[in-house]
Amino acid sequence: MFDKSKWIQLPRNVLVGHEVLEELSAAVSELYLSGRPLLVTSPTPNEIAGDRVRAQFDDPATVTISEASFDSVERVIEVGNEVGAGYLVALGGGKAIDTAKMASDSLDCGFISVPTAASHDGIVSGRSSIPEGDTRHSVAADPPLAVVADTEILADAPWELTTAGCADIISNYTAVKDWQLAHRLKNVEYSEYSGALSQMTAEMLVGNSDSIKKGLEESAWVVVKALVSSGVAMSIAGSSRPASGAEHLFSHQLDRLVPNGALHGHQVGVGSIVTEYLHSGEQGEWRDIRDALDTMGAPTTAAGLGISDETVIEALTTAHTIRDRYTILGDGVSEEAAIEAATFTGVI
Ligand SMILES: NC(=O)c1ccc[n+]([C@@H]2O[C@H](COP(=O)([O-])OP(=O)(O)OC[C@H]3O[C@@H](n4cnc5c(N)ncnc54)[C@H](O)[C@@H]3O)[C@@H](O)[C@H]2O)c1
Ligand SMILES: O=P(O)(O)OC[C@@H](O)CO
Ligand SMILES: [Zn+2]
Repeated sequence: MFDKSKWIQLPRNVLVGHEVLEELSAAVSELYLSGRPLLVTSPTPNEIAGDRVRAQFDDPATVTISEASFDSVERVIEVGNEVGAGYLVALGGGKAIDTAKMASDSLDCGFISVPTAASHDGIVSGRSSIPEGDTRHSVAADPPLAVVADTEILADAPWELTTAGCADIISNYTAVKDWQLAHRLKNVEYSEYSGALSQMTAEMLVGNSDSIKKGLEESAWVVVKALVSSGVAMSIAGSSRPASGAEHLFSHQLDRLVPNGALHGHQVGVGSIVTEYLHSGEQGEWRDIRDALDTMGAPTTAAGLGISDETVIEALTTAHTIRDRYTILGDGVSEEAAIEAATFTGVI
């Protein structure tokens, strides 16, 4: 097996638009993929678009997973070997797509991402986060060979999934600040191209926040393009650094403290408000982040996440311990500083 850690791996084709789902088989043939397709999906996405996917292939197999876990990955590998899958088609949100991402590696085949929700950048990136023990952050994986993002389906998805995807992008703003800080203080390798692309993606979305409207296909198109851009930034960097800083450590810690709590994007969005305050203080741009999230209807407070103030403070003061990734949290934010930041920004 090659060491692909220095490769910049990107999807070959990204189809975004109204009813592009009908072009899925064309996208597959353009990739010279052969063999039997295995559709990896979860119950609701399968109801929504499973038949439209299966109708485009001669003899597709389907495996439905209900949770993102290594058991699900093993199940997909088992079925993939049983049916002799030539490639995987992941239809759904992050659960189905991450599971297919991991299984395709073991099956030594490629996968196509067909997101039914624009809920975070994992739907297009080369990162996969299947919970394993205490670990909640992503690991490197091959990105999809192609992404087929049907904006009609995405625009019909629950609005909270789209605002979660927006918040995941907006959080790139503080992620890049943490990456630059780690570069300055810890000599962490930094990519100007990747950092600039990620920061621009977040700033463009913040700048467009009032045009991101529920049910609008145009909005789904804008969000997907931003998620793709974030995935490209991570591929250039060869890590999730351009899109994951202290706000993500905070979210991963919340995932451990409150399993099945709020959506990933919503958690990192609230985290970004606080970490921007920790970076730049009262006059920082934490209000811009908060207002952009609020404009879209994404949570901006602990209450909005359905998580207690105490848990938010516990996550902020312990998040630095969960990953070897230097951020504004440094070697640990004091409880006093965490309470001050969360209170001043209205998060608690
Ligand atoms: N790879 C990464 O970088 C990354 C980043 C963040 C989260 N994740 C992982 O992704 C998962 C969370 O992603 P998610 O929130 O998309 O999860 P998900 O796939 O569970 O989707 C969320 C819910 O929305 C439903 N849904 C999806 N599309 C729909 C549609 N069009 N209409 C109605 N309902 C729809 C799903 O059935 C599910 O119940 C977790 O497993 C998390 O660990 C990965
Ligand atoms: O590596 P992590 O922290 O899981 O980040 C991946 C993705 O959530 C970035 O938006
Ligand atoms: Zn994220």
